[in-house]
Amino acid sequence: MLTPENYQPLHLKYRPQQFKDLIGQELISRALKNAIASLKIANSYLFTGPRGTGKTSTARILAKALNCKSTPHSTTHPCGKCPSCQSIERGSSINVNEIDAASHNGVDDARSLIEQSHFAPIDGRYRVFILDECHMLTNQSQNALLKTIEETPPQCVFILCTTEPHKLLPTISSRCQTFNFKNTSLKTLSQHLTQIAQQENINTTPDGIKAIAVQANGGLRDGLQLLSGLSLLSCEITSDLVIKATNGLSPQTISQLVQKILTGQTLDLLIAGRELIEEGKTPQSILKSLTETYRDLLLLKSDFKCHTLISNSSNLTHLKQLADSTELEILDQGLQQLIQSEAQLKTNLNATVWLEICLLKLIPATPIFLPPISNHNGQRKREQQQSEVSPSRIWATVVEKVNPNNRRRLSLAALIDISEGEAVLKVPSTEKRFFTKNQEKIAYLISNLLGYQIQLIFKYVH
Ligand SMILES: Nc1ncnc2c1ncn2[C@@H]1O[C@H](COP(=O)(O)OP(=O)(O)OP(=O)(O)O)[C@@H](O)[C@H]1O
Ligand SMILES: [Zn+2]
Repeated sequence: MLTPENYQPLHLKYRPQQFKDLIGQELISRALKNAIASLKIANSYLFTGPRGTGKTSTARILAKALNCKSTPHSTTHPCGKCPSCQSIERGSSINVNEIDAASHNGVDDARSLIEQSHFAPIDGRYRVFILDECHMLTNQSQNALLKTIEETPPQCVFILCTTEPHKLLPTISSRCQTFNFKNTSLKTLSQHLTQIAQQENINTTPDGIKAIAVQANGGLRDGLQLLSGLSLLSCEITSDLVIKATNGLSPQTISQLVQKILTGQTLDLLIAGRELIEEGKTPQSILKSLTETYRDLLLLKSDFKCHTLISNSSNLTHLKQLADSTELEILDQGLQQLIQSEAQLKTNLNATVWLEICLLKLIPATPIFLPPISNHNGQRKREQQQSEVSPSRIWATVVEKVNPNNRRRLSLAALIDISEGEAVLKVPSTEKRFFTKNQEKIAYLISNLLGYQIQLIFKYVH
């Protein structure tokens, strides 16, 4: 029966207990098992890699494997039941010390560690020191540990774990046998989450699982924690629910935003950006979703077969239309811009303004033209553009027409309000009324107003 005492969140309940349970780290498992089987145990190991990919779990499995009492020697299959395995799992083993290097980072802590490492294991085979977050050790304490790590006392193994190996002194890393843990693929992560959801009777849709996996960004712990939290809502876990719970952007919202960027609807774009911020979305999450969508567009543009790889497949038709209408170069530059902006946003105090600047920078010099969408009968959903525009509000991009091969977008898109018999051009600096609904005539009048010949590209009839 479930009681408050025995409740465990999923990421702890499903901590790998054996090398075979480690997901996505097959080469590391194989290397460590071979090392145990051939008694080639290194003095010190360095486990590096993104958070929640199995470094600490592997360190514990290795510690159990070295000390398991179910066999006379170290084993590649620790039993998990003997007193040694169980005490290691509980964190109460005398022979295995798990140390949080972030809070024990001083030189005195290092000296105490060196002292302890000289004691022989008690009723076991190896003394194992697991140093989590080892990059937090001060330089002085890293220097103090150098000699011990290189030549550990007999039957003593150091396992250093870190997400930030570049912060370690090179003299430390070069003295350890290093294993790089990698992020788990979207597919593997989805499979693992599906399996656990089934075991736990959690009601999920395949899209919901995929959305969790996307959020987890390759980290198994993050994926399981999110699944754990969402299961408490006691309803079907769909992608919409995941998006809502993580304050993310729905696929429709984000592809509409991208459409506004690519078609150069500056004003609409800025308004949409502001609305998202007002709804509580962070500039970081908006940029992250935009980056993912640009990546999806690039994949679709390269080869439609890639649609199985895209992170956001629920509105594939719209994305495909955007990809088809946009030059590869525009998408490529946009992605570069987004990556740069994501990095700059971290150091910028006024993130909202920075987001707006980034959105503006993303607008291509020549915005794309989207043909009207066909409905399922193959008929045009929207009316073909006619010379006379119907009374409505339309967006138009003003394109300077120097010569047919040399067009460039003027500074900002224009909003034209067409109502009974008149059109009002609204660009940020000016508002002008025209008493006509004829497209060519409006273009001619705006040309006169601006002082050079332009062409209007009418885009959306709302
Ligand atoms: N490779 C993996 N296979 C199966 N489960 C995993 C794996 N990696 C992480 N997990 C899940 O995530 C939880 C946390 O993993 P672990 O503490 O080993 O990650 P870590 O890499 O040490 O993370 P951190 O760098 O944040 O300390 C595990 O209990 C398990 O549920
Ligand atoms: Zn055991």
